Amino acid sequence: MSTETKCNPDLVRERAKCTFDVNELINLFYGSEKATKERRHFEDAVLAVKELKDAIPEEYLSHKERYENGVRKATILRDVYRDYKAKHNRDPPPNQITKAVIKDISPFLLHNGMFVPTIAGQGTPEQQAEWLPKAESMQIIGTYAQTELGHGSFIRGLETIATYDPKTEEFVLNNPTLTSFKWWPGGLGSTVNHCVVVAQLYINGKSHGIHPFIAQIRDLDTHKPLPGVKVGEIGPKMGFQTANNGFLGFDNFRIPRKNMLMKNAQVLKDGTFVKGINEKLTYGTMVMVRVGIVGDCSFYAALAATIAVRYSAVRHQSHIKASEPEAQILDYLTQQHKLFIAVASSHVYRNAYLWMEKMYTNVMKELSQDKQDNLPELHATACCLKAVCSRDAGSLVEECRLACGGHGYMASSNLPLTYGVTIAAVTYEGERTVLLLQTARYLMKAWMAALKGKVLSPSVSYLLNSLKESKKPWQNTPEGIVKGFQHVSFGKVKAAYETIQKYMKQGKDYEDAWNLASVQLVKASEAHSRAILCEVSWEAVCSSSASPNLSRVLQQLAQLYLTYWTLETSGDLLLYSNITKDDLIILRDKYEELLVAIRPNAVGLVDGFDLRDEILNSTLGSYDGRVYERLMEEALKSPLNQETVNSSFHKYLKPMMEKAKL
Ligand SMILES: CCCCCCCCCCCCCCCCCCCCCCC/C=C/C(=O)SCCNC(=O)CCNC(=O)[C@H](O)C(C)(C)COP(=O)(O)OP(=O)(O)OC[C@H]1O[C@@H](n2cnc3c(N)ncnc32)[C@H](O)[C@@H]1OP(=O)(O)O
Ligand SMILES: Cc1cc2nc3c(=O)[nH]c(=O)nc-3n(C[C@H](O)[C@H](O)[C@H](O)COP(=O)(O)OP(=O)(O)OC[C@H]3O[C@@H](n4cnc5c(N)ncnc54)[C@H](O)[C@@H]3O)c2cc1C
Repeated sequence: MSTETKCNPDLVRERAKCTFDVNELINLFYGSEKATKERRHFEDAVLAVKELKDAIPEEYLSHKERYENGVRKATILRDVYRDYKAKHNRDPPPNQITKAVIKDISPFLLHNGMFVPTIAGQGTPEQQAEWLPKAESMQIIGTYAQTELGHGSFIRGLETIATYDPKTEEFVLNNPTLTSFKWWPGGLGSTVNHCVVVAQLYINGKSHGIHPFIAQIRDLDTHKPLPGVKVGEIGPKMGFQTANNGFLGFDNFRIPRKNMLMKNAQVLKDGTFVKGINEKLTYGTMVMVRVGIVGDCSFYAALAATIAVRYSAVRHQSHIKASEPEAQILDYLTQQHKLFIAVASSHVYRNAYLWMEKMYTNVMKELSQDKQDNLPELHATACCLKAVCSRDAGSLVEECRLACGGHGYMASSNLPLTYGVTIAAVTYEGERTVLLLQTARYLMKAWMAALKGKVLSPSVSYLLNSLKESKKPWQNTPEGIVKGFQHVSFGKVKAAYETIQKYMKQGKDYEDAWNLASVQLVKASEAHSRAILCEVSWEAVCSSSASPNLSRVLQQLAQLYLTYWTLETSGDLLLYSNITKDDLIILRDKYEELLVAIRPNAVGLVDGFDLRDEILNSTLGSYDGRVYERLMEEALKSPLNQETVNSSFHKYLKPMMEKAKL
């Protein structure tokens, strides 16, 4: 980090006010002092590579140049990872330094994030032995090609066909329609030479559902598409410009039988189909990534909050009191209301991620022992937390951007790009509504089990408790609020269930009744997620090993999250819990007190995310607060500022002005 001496004096004052040890927070957030050291050490190693620095901001590059620069940097970054592993005999620690290098999304994201994990999770030991060393060492580059032009959410409806030919022991891949073309996979456009293709398996004319296959699509030497492969890039998007998303179609393209990933289901040489123990295990990579996205949401909220809080400490505008100098905008309570929830939410998502990571690891261990009992709970929880955290994180980033006024609209603030990238997670890896409806299926089952008095899985056991105990008087404590959110979820689950029953009594079949109740079902899932987020984050704060000074501030943040959402969803609480109008007034006052209490620590709290200037990549958010200098420095990099008079003056403006004289 830069030294205090060069800092904007407002930030120096803010840091002097902080009531806790920022380093303690950093170590707690990232796990330990050792983890912080290792992460910083690795970040240093990456940032020391001169070739990774961009000469001009990426926004000035063409679409093609931007991609090529992305690939260039991704390959250098990959060498740094390899060298670290060779030297330390382990992978680099979790870090976000890719953001400092690629800025947008790496064309290798899908290789590392889904291609390799799918081989590891869906391949037999022999298949892993064949593909993993090549993929991990980047001898081959891959992606995860599932979504098609016509189908993304409903994957059973995918149209890519893999027909088994027992004579040659091969699968024949075909995309018979335009809508069957793969569309979206990252890296597919011009980067990868392999992919996991999710296709409908046909043997002797019989369909056996969707399965993953490995297909080599480009020649390893020339990089030309292999015969029978039509592949390309899908064009500019809201973000993800360097992710190199692509399309792909096959025309009678043959792959060997061993290229079907057969850890779950198998196709024997003679064409016998051997079903897996659970066909949904084929969806395993998506579950893992959904868990990871909750962690990503923590990062994006932290990044936007760091930029906006530091900027708000430096920015002065208007007066709170006419007799005083212009106020730091961070002193306006409305600004604190916009920003502190982003700081608090980042901690909530982080704790939820750690909690989900544990659940994921346990279930994976159980699955390796053929125990599947807890898979539905994992799937349901990953779906709803991914859905709710990504939408909330997107809104928080946008709120942080808006909170920076006009400068937040500048690309150089890095907030527009961050919004584009964050909001994408609402759609990818399972569209929000679709995933919330998956959780709703689970909640309806849990509800029916609760009605029968059966024991429920831990994450939904509150439904049974709420059913058994009559509603107790509302308590304005964090524990009371957590209970309140559980009552809301309970009430919404019950109401959605009863709505389905009502429609069925009117003669509708279950599917139609489900559709008619689906707005309520989605809201029930959201309420369930909120109850989990509140409970998990409050428990994490209460059981943390933080010193009293830090603990006090972390509790304030967690309470801010609870109170914010109580006030945001007060209508639901009034409907489904015993909260009263008076309680809400007390909580409104409490919320304002929390904003005021957190205010002196605001800068310390975002410093506690330990995001370097290179990761923030923002004129508004750097550690030293030299906002105006940086805005001007960046503006001067515009190609339009490299010449005094642009040629368009002579070509268009002057002729226009002269014509106007006639
Ligand atoms: C070494 C060990 C270390 C361990 C450490 C542990 C770490 C863990 C954490 C890991 C973090 C890692 C970080 C990774 C992050 C990296 C990020 C990089 C990648 C970023 C990617 C960005 C690019 C985007 C890529 C994509 O978008 S890929 C395409 C994604 N597509 C989708 O998500 C499609 C969405 N649709 C679906 O999933 C399905 O169609 C559906 C679930 C909506 C419906 O499926 P289907 O129709 O088949 O099912 P039904 O509705 O009929 O339901 C039937 C029953 O099946 C259950 N079900 C469904 N899915 C699953 C599942 N996945 N698992 C289990 N069960 C499932 C339903 O619940 C139904 O059950 P029921 O009948 O009992 O009700
Ligand atoms: C940036 C980005 C990167 C991506 N990367 C990849 C990748 O690498 N590999 C890959 O395979 N895919 C990738 N995808 C595709 C992504 O997984 C899909 O876009 C996503 O799963 C949503 O599917 P869809 O586009 O078909 O949306 P749709 O399902 O068409 O959704 C459109 C609307 O229909 C609604 N809807 C659909 N079904 C239902 C239902 N059953 N009930 C109620 N409402 C419904 C949705 O709620 C939504 O409002 C990527 C997408 C993006 C945006």
